[in-house]
Amino acid sequence: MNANPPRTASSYPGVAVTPLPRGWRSGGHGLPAVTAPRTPDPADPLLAHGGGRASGVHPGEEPATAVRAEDGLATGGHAGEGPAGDGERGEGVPSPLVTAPPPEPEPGEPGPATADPAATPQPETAAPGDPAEATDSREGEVDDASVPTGVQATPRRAAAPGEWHGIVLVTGTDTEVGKTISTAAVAAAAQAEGLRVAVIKPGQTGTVTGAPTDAEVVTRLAGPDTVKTLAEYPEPLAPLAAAKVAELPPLELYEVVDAIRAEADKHDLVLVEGAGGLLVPMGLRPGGDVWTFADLATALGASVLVVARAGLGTLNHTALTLEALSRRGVPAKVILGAWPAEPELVHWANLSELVPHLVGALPAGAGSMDPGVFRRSAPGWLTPALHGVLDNWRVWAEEAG
Ligand SMILES: Nc1ncnc2c1ncn2[C@@H]1O[C@H](COP(=O)(O)OP(=O)(O)OP(=O)(O)O)[C@@H](O)[C@H]1O
Ligand SMILES: C[C@H](N)[C@H](N)CCCCCC(=O)O
Ligand SMILES: [Mg+2]
Repeated sequence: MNANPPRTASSYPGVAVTPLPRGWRSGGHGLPAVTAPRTPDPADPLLAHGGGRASGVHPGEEPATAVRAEDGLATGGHAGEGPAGDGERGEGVPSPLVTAPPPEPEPGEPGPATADPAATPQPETAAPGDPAEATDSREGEVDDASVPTGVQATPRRAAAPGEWHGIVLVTGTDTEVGKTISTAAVAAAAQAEGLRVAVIKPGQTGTVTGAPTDAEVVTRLAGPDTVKTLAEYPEPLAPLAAAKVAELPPLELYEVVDAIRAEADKHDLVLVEGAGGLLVPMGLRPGGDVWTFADLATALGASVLVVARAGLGTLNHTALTLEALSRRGVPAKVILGAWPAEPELVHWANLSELVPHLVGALPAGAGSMDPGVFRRSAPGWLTPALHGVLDNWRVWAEEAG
C-alpha cells in the first residue's frame, strides 16, 4: 500500500483551503522567515569571507532593519487560513528576507533605458582576467581594508526592497538546480515587459565537457539584449579551483563588480548567475583572499534569487542559503527550478513550506521547450515581482498539480 498517495494541490497546506493534517504546522518553520533577522556583525567571519570587507550595510544606515516583503503575492497563508498576513506569520511580523534596504539611486541617476528590439543577443566571452573587460573599480582607493564598508558598493541603479530591477544575482542551493533555466525565464519575462536585460556569467566552468555554456542556453531560450561570460575554465569545478588547475587567472572580485556595473549602466535588469551555490569559491581578491558569490552580492548591494529543488532535501538546503543571505543583510527570494510533472507528497509539502519565499516555479522540462514557447510561458511561472503574472500559488498549484 502506498503510504504517500498522490494528492491534489487542494489537499495541501499553504496552497489550500482545507484543514491541515493532524499535527502539521505549515508555513516555513525551520526556514529563516520565522526567525528574527540577524544584525550583520562586522566581526562575523561569514561576513568577510577570506578576510574581505563586510558590506551590504551602508555608512550611516541601520543595518538589517527588517521590513515586510512586498511581492504582490496573495499567498504565504496556511492551510485553513487566508492569504499571506494571516496566521502565525501575520501582519506586522517582519520577514528577514527583506532586510537592509538597498541604497537609494544616486542623484542624477538616469532612468531606465528604453528597450531596443533591434539589439541582437550575442554571448560574449572575455579571457579570464582580461583587463579590457573590466576596469578596476578600486581606482583611487587607498587600501582595501581601510575602505569604509559599502562606500564603493553602491550599485548604479538600485532596486527598492521587493523590486527586482537593476542588478539581481541568481544563486542556487546547489549546482544543477536550474539556475540557468530560471535566469532565462526571468530574462524572458522582463524582456516581454519591455525591459532591457543583460545576463552575466562571471565564471563558466566545465567547457571541456562540450555541453552548451550557460550563456548559450540563456541566449537560445530568452535572447536577452546582452549575454556575457567573463571567464571560462575547462574543468567542471568551482571557478577558483578550475582556474588553479588550468593555471589561468582567477576571477578578481572588483573586476567582476565593474563588469556588472558597466552593464547596469546600459540595461534595466542585469541578471548575474553564480556557479553552484552561494559560498562556492569564485576567485581571489586583489590581496589574494578568496571571494564567494555572497561577497559579490554584498559588494554590489544586490538582491539575490535562490533557485531551489522541489524534492526531498530542499528545505534544509534552502534554509541554509537563506540564512547565509539574511545574516549578510541581503534580500532574497526563492524560485523552484523544476516543478515535476507528477508531483508527489514531498513536493506539495515542500511547496507549502516555501511559498512565503517563492517568486517563481518552473516546470521540469522548461529547458527543453521551443524558445518561442519558453518566452511566452515564462511570465506564467513568475510572480509580478519578477515581471511575471503568477499572483496566486493556490491557483498555480491546482494547474500544476
Ligand atoms: N526547468 C527545467 N527544465 C529542463 N531542464 C532543466 C530544468 N531545470 C534544470 N534542468 C536541467 O538540469 C540541469 C541543470 O540545470 P542548470 O544548467 O540550469 O543548472 P545550474 O543550476 O545552472 O547549474 P550550474 O551550477 O552548473 O550553473 C541541466 O541539464 C538542465 O537542462
Ligand atoms: C561544473 C558545474 N556545473 C558548476 N558550473 C560548478 C559547480 C561548483 C560546485 C562546487 C561545490 O559546491 O562543490
Ligand atoms: Mg547554470
